[in-house]
Amino acid sequence: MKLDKVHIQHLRNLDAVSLHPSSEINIIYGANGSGKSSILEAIHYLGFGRSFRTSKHKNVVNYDADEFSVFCTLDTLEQVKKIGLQRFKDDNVKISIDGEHSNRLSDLVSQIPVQIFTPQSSDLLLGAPSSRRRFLDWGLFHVEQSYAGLSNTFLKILKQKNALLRKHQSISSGKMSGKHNEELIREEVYWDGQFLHYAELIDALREAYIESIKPHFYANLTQLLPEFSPEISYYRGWERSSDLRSSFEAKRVRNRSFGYVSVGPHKADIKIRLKGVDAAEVLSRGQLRMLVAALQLAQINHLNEKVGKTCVFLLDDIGAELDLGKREKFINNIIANDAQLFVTAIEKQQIPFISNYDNKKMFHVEHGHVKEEI
Ligand SMILES: Nc1ncnc2c1ncn2[C@@H]1O[C@H](COP(=O)(O)OP(=O)(O)OP(=O)(O)O)[C@@H](O)[C@H]1O
Repeated sequence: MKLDKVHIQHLRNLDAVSLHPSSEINIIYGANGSGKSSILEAIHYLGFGRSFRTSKHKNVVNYDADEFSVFCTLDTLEQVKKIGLQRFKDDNVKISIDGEHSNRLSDLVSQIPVQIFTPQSSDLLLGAPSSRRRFLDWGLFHVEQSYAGLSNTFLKILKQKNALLRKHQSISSGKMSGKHNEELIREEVYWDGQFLHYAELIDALREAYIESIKPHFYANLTQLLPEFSPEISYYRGWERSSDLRSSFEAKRVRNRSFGYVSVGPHKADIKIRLKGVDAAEVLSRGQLRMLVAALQLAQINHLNEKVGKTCVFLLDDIGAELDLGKREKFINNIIANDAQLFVTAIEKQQIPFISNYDNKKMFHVEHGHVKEEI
């Protein structure tokens, strides 16, 4: 799966940029503020329908424009697809896939598996569990056809459950009459059954997924962080010693008083420990970034092995906190998985080993203009 042509318009300082990238390595270099990360941001929009820098799409639109657009030609080996996205300042979105128009981001996000690694990537381990659940979901979404549907259904059920629990709260606090209690309990029995059913399906897939990426993760660590042997484990969102139904029952009174479900896959997490201690507590920022790199590479190793898919890998600011040896190992691993790499750097000298690769292109960015180096 390779991006063959990319056209970007009115995205930040990129007015009208056309790239014909290499199927292997693309180096995008230029001074601070020239627009390098904005090129990655544009490709990120094709993979996720959103930016990796802001949740406010309107700030990504060029100051003087009402919309930005990103179009690409995607070569999937079986077919060539034309994919495009337009984002408007009023928050509207238009997707087009081979001439078919839609405004549903879900139509877009299954098309191109995109991974991104930035100087902030250590946040995956330092931040809230929700970012690690997103990591899990990305992996499953691209390898298990049923996962996106299961996960959407589960989220709808969770919303219903929480709404019912808030009604219980209102009854207990006297804001709502207790005469609805019986009806509420009948509804609750139905939604509890649905919740448990979908929760267990999602949990089984997530547990199996972590088991599948584990060997890749450990193998990548021997290259990227050989001095440590961290252990990765999956926390399903309820106590290990108990099944979900029992945990759920044990928390029923608490859930009613708090107005939300406190156990289940929406509380899942990935734990990485060194001699029993959370890795985020002991490793340096650079070491944490290597840990994240090993995890992301494990995802693309697995994606390739399980469903034969390759991904587009965005590597922003390669010079930040990665020593030369690590840069080379990281890039070698990405390329070994047949991913298409887009890497940004202030100067191309930050990637001196690039001469080892034949299939590469260099793009120089200056004030939002991009020139391919011949
Ligand atoms: N909505 C916008 N409209 C126009 N220009 C913008 C907008 N948002 C940001 N910019 C400018 O566009 C440029 C985008 O820079 P970008 O972050 O892509 O640079 P970069 O080359 O990656 O820089 P660095 O090396 O410092 O990370 C900056 O000069 C920024 O001030």
